[in-house]
Amino acid sequence: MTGRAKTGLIILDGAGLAAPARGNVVDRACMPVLFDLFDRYGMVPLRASGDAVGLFDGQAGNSEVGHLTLGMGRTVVSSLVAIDRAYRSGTWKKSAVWQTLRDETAQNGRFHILGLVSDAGVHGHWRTIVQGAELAGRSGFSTVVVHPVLDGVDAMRGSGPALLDTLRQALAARVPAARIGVVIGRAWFADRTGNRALARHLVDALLSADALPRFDRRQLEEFCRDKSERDFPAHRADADTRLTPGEAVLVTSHRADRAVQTVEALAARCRPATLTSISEQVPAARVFFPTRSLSGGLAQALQARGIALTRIAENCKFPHVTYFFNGFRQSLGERQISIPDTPGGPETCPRMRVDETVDACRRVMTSSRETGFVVNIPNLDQVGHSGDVGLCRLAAEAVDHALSQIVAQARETGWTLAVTADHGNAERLLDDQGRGFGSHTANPVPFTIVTADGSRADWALGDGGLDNVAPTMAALLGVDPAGICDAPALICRQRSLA
Ligand SMILES: O=C(O)[C@@H](CO)OP(=O)(O)O
Ligand SMILES: [Mn+2]
Repeated sequence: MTGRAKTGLIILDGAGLAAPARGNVVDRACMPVLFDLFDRYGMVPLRASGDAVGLFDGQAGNSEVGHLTLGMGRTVVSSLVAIDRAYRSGTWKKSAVWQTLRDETAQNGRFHILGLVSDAGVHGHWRTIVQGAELAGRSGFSTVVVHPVLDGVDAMRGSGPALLDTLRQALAARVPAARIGVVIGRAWFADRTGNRALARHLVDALLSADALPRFDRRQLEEFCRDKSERDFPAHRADADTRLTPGEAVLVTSHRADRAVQTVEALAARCRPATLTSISEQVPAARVFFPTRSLSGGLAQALQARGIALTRIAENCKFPHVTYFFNGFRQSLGERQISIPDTPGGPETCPRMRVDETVDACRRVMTSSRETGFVVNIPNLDQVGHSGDVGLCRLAAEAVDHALSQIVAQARETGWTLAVTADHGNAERLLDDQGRGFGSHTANPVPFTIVTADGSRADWALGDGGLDNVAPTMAALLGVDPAGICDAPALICRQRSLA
């Protein structure tokens, strides 16, 4: 490879590729700067879903596996797939954690499961709840109480009542003794803005379930007519299902970033168990599948050569460019710039904190000490979850303008930029019936390289998936990718860099 170019990796979160349509804001009209870059420098679509990122075949991508694959330069089996395999092979059943939970549980105590009833598998899956309930029954708990958390973000908005039916039917068939306890929207379960009162409210609801209003499926359906089930307040389904502090409770999130507050609020009142490592407040003896830091990958290989990639993201995507990108390591010693969340949430301000993000990129590119950076621009995904085309248009325009500012700075200070995304979202904001669709997609994502001097690229870009981005970054930074990743770089017929 040729000499080292200072290089930034720009991850346009949720920017998938799809044919022009009313519900697609990742298009030339909303994002002329991005599409001009594609015209000038070439663009290849990258696989970013299903088995290309370690998920089930055909499963829509998400930011955890997207950033993990981008950073590691290889496909890593996702936690959800690993848990499903462990259930099928019997290793989950054999886990010593069951015995720990039995020993810790008060006599005649019950087993509770709190988890997202989703069919998207981004943070949780209804199947995992059923599997956990079945194994709890088999490991000697005579009563299992399931507390379903309604999704409406990753799962199609409004699908909550039908997903609850699916859960009930599967439990009736496989765990007849299971009961349904508190039904509540994910707004209280999955906050990651630091509003701990939400999780405390959820835990209070579990501990005092008998005092909650009765759950009524028709009322939930009614609620979903004009709101997302994400915001459905706590109700109690079956009688006598409240959690008492001496009882076992398993939280069935497989991803670390959104369940932390809930797990920690539970840990303050009882002894929760988790599937993966979510909080240090849960000892290893109560974690079924402890998360192991991965070796290798782009950042670690660069670190060994004295190169660090500065990370920049708004708080909502900060674990993505650090913990996930680094293969489940909070830090590899790099500089990390975290930008506070937008007050009021992305839907009240589709620009989010993009100006601060651009400023951070500028500071990096004007510093003589910096060699590379990774930035996440979250708007297309975070606003994309609303399924609101008008709002997403504003988000797309803000992202496109930010891109023009970052490219201008890169040109001025001689930086090369690789631009891609982690998964699709904003390219499909309406479903086939024209209803708002706020979920991730299985579509490919774009990849392009913007040269430092603005000259047309004298290489071609090959086909690939997100795993090919790390070796490409290595090549741009002047490091032989062969020793870093199995996947090849996307640059073909390279003659010179920058
Ligand atoms: O916001 C999140 O946590 C998920 C959606 O639930 O999105 P992403 O995978 O893009 O972070
Ligand atoms: Mn998302």
